[in-house]
Order: sequence, then structure tokens, then C-alpha cells
Amino acid sequence: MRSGSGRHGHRGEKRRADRADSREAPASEVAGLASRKTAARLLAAVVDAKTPLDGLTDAEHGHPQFLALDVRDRGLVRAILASALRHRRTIEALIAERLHSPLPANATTLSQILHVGAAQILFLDVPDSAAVDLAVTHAKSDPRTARFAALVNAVLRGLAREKEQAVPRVLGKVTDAPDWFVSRLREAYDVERTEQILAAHRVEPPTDFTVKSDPQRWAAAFGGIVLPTGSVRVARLPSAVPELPGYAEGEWWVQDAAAALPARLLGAVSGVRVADLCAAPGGKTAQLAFAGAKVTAVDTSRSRLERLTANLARLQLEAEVVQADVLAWRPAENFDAILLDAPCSSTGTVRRHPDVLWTKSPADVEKLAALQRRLLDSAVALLRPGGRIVFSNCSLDPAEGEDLVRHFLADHPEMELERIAPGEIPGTAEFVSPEGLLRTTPADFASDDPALSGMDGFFAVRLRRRG
Ligand SMILES: C[S@@+](CC[C@H](N)C(=O)[O-])C[C@H]1O[C@@H](n2cnc3c(N)ncnc32)[C@H](O)[C@@H]1O
Repeated sequence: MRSGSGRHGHRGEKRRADRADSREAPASEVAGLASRKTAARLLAAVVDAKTPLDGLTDAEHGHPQFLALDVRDRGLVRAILASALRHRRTIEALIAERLHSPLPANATTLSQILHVGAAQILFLDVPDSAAVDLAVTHAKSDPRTARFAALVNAVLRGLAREKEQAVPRVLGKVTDAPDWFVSRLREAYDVERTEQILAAHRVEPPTDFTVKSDPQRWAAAFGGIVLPTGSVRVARLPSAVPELPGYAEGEWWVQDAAAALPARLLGAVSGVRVADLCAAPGGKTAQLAFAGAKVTAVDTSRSRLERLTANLARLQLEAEVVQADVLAWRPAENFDAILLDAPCSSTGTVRRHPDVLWTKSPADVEKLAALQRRLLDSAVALLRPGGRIVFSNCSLDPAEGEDLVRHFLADHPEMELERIAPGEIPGTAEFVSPEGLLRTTPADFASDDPALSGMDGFFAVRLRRRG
């Protein structure tokens, strides 16, 4: 490790930092410090304790340090963490280039402070000087990092000065994903596809909407486009989602274009009894209810079902809502059709949830694949003869998709594959495999504008119970 008077800690900069120090109020009063401390604390929770970011930043049940912030600071913390996680390896490499020797493995607080500072300097619209000064103040305020304040100053000022050349160079050399994930992608996809997926993960995704009617109208209202599948896509929202026109009237809901496909694979469902298993927060329940199905939405999570109920109320749609474990649930009557959108490793949603790669492991993929297999075994027992089931998830891993289905069919002679036809849903022909399975990746729907490109990675298969 170098100290602040090293390569990048030249005198002019040192003086500026000193002047900032002499003006300093107590740490608790420095504007902007609480949000940076929270970002560092939550970054540690994600990368060291493997805690999913969604829970930490939940508006009701989130981390107390996060909940203590006002709405603007919460937004800033979310933005810092998204950038810090999306570009984690790039940031690591840029920091390492500016150190004489690697940070000791136990210097985690120092590492988080540097990552939080670097994320702002490199990827956010925060003045470099503010990002550096707050990181230095943060380091000084913590006994574990106080003696490294000069190092923080030197590294971050160096980054700020050299970022124009350094970032493109490092982006070209570094992969922003853990090695296990890159290996699994390479096993499942060819080299070119793997590179495209990893590149797509570096771009902030657009927001997609499923609309009840007139997609062109909503695309025009939000400044977006209509995708070939009918979803409306917007690169930058003109306002927060609840403030957009049509929200209160329940004219649309936010749903990734890929997530909107599995429910459609059940075909015409008007008047059909459909069980939506693992339903919350209800994007697919809403599609089925809007298509006229008599939907029973089942999920174990009470809080997620509360969200489902609120979402349906806003959309003026109806479903029977059941809190139950699909592995144990025994309804009085079997269903004509079932959608099982199972809990998975979520590796298809890395663009939206960049923490996934840093909280999950290959063991989680295997564990979740085993759970999904048990859920699918339970679900098909709820299907009437001749009935259809669509099994889907948002994983990119064949262990949770293609491989799982192959093994399932070998063990269930009463079930048959009902191939998905390439032209079945407009715009999806290229996502249908020769075996009739649906597979999307973040590299799909690529356009000239990266901000309007991509979709979540999804897998879906349709099966039929022999009559
Ligand atoms: C991928 S999410 C579902 C997303 C939902 N289908 C949608 O479109 O909005 C998976 C859901 O499975 C639920 N879940 C997990 N294990 C379950 C089980 N054994 N029985 C019922 N629900 C379960 C979780 O609570 C979670 O809400």
C-alpha cells in the first residue's frame, strides 16, 4: 500500500485536501457524508456478507442506516451501489493500478470507501472534488481507516485526473463478473454470446411496460418505443413511475419484455382456471387476469402477496390470492393450466440487480435448481389431464432450464413437451430453440442505441399432461 504522499499525492492536491479538512464540521454534520457511509456499509453487506441489495434498500424493511436517509440520499445510495457493483472488477483494477501493493484482505472498510468514491468519480454525475473529500472525511472518521486517509486522497484524486484514458483502457481488459459466472456462461453459450451478455451487463437497462391497450400511445407519452413483442420500452423515464400518466388509472405495469413472455405461452386463457404458482409481486398474474383467466395466485411470502394485491387493485384486476407453500399446497380441484415462475439464481436480471453476481455462487445455482425441480414435480400434480403448464425463471444457467427439463421429462412419462413455435409470439422467433424452448438473454433485442437494448435472461418451457 502506498501513502498519500506517493505517486498521486502531490503537493497541490494535498493542500486542497488540508484546506477542506480545516473547514470540516464534525463527521455527523458534513453534508453528504451519511449517504456515502451508508453506501459503504451496504456495499460491505453485499460483497462480504452476501446480502441481497433489494432487502437492504427496501423502503419499509431496509437497513436502518438506509431508512434514516431522506428520499434524495436514498436515491444517491442506490445509484452509487448500482455503479459500484455493475463495474466492480473495473473499479478494483483502477484502484489496484494506483496502489504499490494490494490492500490487505482484512482492509474491507478501506476497500469499500475507495469503491464508493471511485463509483462516483467514474460513473456518476457527482463533482470529483466532492467525491474525494467525502471519502477522505469518511476514512478519517473511522478508527479502522483514519491512518489511510492520505492514501484514499491520493488514489481517488489520481483516478479523477486520469479517468478519461484509464477507464476505456481498463474496460477493454477487465470482465465485470466473478470468474465462476464467466466460466458457466462460456459453458452454456459460445464465446461471442458470452462477450455480448457481459457487455450488456455493463449498461443500465431501460424500463419496459406491459400495457393494457394502445402501446403506440404510451410509447409516445413516455418518449419510448414499442418492441416487436408489444412491450413499451423507455430509455429514461420522464418522472418516477407513480407519477407517470396512466399509473393511477391502472393502464400499465412495469415488466421486463422477457418477463412478459411466459404467461403468453399458455395461449388463450379467457375463462380458463389458471394457477399462477410463485406469483408475487404479480406481473404475470396481472397478464393472466387481464387476458380473462380465472387466476389463483399462490406464493409463500406474505409481504410479497401484499404487493401483489395492491398491484392488482391499482390495475383493477382480480385473482384469488393464496398464501401457501407450493410444495405442500393441495387445492380441492386441479387446474386447466398452470404457470410456475420459480425462484431462481436470477442471473438473467444482472442488469437490474448487479448484486446478484456478488451474492450468489455456483452452489446457489445447484441448490435453486434442485428446489425448482421439486416445485415443478409438485406443480404438475395440480394439473388436470390434458392441461398445460409453463415453467419459467429468470436464470441464464442451463442447470435451472434446459438440463432441468430434460431430467424432468425422463422422470415423468405422464408429461410431454409442447414445443413453442417460433412465430407464436411476434418478435420472438430468434429466442425459440430447435427443441421448442424459449431462451432470452441480455444480449437480445440489441439495437444501435445501447440504452434501448437488451432484455432479461429468461427460460420457459411448455409441458402438457397426457390426457
Ligand atoms: C421469481 S419470483 C416470482 C415473480 C412473479 N411470478 C411475477 O411475475 O411477478 C419467485 C416467487 O416465488 C415465491 N416462492 C418461493 N418458494 C416458494 C414456495 N415453496 N411456494 C410458493 N411460493 C414460493 C417467492 O416468494 C417469490 O415471490
